[in-house]
Amino acid sequence: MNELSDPRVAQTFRFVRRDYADGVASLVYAFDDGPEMVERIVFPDAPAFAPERAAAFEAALDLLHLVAGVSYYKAGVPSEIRVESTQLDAATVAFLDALYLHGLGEFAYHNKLDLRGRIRFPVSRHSGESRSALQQPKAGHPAPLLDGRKLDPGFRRDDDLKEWLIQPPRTLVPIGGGKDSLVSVEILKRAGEDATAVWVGNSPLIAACAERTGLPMLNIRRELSPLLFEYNRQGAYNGHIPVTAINSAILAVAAVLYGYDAIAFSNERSASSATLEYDGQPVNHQWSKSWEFERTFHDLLHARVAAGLDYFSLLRPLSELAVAERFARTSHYDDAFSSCNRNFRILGPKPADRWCGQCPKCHFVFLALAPFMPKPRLLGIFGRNLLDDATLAPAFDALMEYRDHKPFECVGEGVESRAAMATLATRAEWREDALVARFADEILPLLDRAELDLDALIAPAGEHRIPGRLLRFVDAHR
Ligand SMILES: CC(=O)N[C@H]1[C@@H](OP(=O)(O)OP(=O)(O)OC[C@H]2O[C@@H](n3ccc(=O)[nH]c3=O)[C@H](O)[C@@H]2O)O[C@H](CO)[C@@H](O)[C@@H]1O[C@H](C)C(=O)N[C@@H](C)C(=O)N[C@@H](CCC(=O)O)C(=O)O
Ligand SMILES: Nc1ncnc2c1ncn2[C@@H]1O[C@H](COP(=O)(O)OP(=O)(O)OP(=O)(O)O)[C@@H](O)[C@H]1O
Repeated sequence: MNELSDPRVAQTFRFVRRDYADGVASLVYAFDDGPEMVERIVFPDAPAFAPERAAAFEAALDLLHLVAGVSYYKAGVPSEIRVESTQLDAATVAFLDALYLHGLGEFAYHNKLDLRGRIRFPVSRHSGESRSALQQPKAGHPAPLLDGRKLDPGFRRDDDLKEWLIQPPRTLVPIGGGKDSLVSVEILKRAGEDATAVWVGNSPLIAACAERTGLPMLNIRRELSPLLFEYNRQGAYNGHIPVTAINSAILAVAAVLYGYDAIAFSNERSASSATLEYDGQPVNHQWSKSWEFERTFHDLLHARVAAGLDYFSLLRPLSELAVAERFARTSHYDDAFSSCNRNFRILGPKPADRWCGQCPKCHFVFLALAPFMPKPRLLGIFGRNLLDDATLAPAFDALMEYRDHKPFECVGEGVESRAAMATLATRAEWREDALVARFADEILPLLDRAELDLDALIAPAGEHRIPGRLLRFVDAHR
């Protein structure tokens, strides 16, 4: 391939257009007048949707185009963002500004970039608003709140809703291959919900988990633009992106297309905690799994796509430890699941075993499950005892936020790791293992014992958007 111009010197990132035909959505972007980068999302056996869903579908497709652009924008982070494909009102702009700023927080930290004030989506002139509307909400609009701002009722899409809502509710449950979504699946099954296991991408591991659920399945394919990988090879900016936001927007399109009216993610309470603070800003690896994202995306879907298209996380009131405790209640998925993200690479090597045993996610999940399942079962899942490997001391220290910050991974809060370790230190089967013994000698004496109460940490708490019909199944005891 010829040398491409460096996106890091581009002036403008352009949302060129988005199309949909025969089950394939094409999302087109470019830097300045450079080559078009086209991402394709393939919806299998896509039905021809009813005319009353057309407006909702177009709105969902616009939102997907805007959200998925974050993968491409990050390659250059130009100072101007131009949206040629649709009109933007102030509330959508506020959502996108926040998504790109916080969702690229870890990326900015690693690349030593300050994106504050740089990410400015343009408010379209036709909306009659300006960016000043972001600071000064219009009074008197009884629409849902979005991050402190009111939505313009002119954009609401609840007119056609009653036409296409299906009773009883049909729910998409996204599957990630790890424990969290499988806990949600079991909750939905107990509740008798009409649910479909859905996943994005071509991971055989996720496919195996989806099959194990016994639910109907839907696999949506995603093809990133090969030009992005070429830009990466030639030294473009690269780093973490808010992938849950992209999956959420893909599933919103799928829900409208296939006639579902709820999307039940599996993001836990702990995902809202920052990984670290830098230059006065919280940086959260899991920002698009946070409550802030869930709330604003939910409100935007209601206002712009369809007022009855529900988006929520079934596990929002639960800590990581609470999810682990629920996962341990059944061994149904033990030989299928993995939370190790190295399995889910598009490019690059995958681990020989489902659990690489070397990454923070493997370490954290081992520690989080240990208090809740018999030791032989856990060692059977991982094929080894990670808590008896003294070379892993720095890795577990970081999980406990002892002399280090939490790793940039989907792991629980430091207090959860400390509490899990403190619990193991009281158990005969664990307390002689190298890292548990070291914890008891060196770290435990420094801790406030009151914060280590496992029961308190697994009690549901905090805000959520779980529908009433499902709530009691989330909270249910064994
Ligand atoms: C699997 C994984 O963890 N990948 C991260 C890794 O990417 P890597 O280069 O090792 O391999 P690939 O995943 O094959 O990606 C190749 C390049 O493609 C770009 N890219 C990929 C997907 C996408 O949606 N957009 C993209 O731009 C990217 O430039 C890659 O270089 O390191 C990357 C850099 O830090 C990460 O961006 C890759 O993360 C994936 C997007 C990913 O799916 N990660 C999830 C496992 C993940 O991190 N989930 C978080 C949730 C975060 C959230 O807020 O939603 C979590 O579970 O905590
Ligand atoms: N490829 C995917 N397609 C659809 N949804 C996904 C995909 N990957 C992750 N998700 C969803 O995103 C959310 C966050 O993913 P996460 O990796 O935390 O969950 P998980 O894989 O279920 O569990 P674990 O935390 O043990 O890895 C979950 O709701 C998960 O189902």
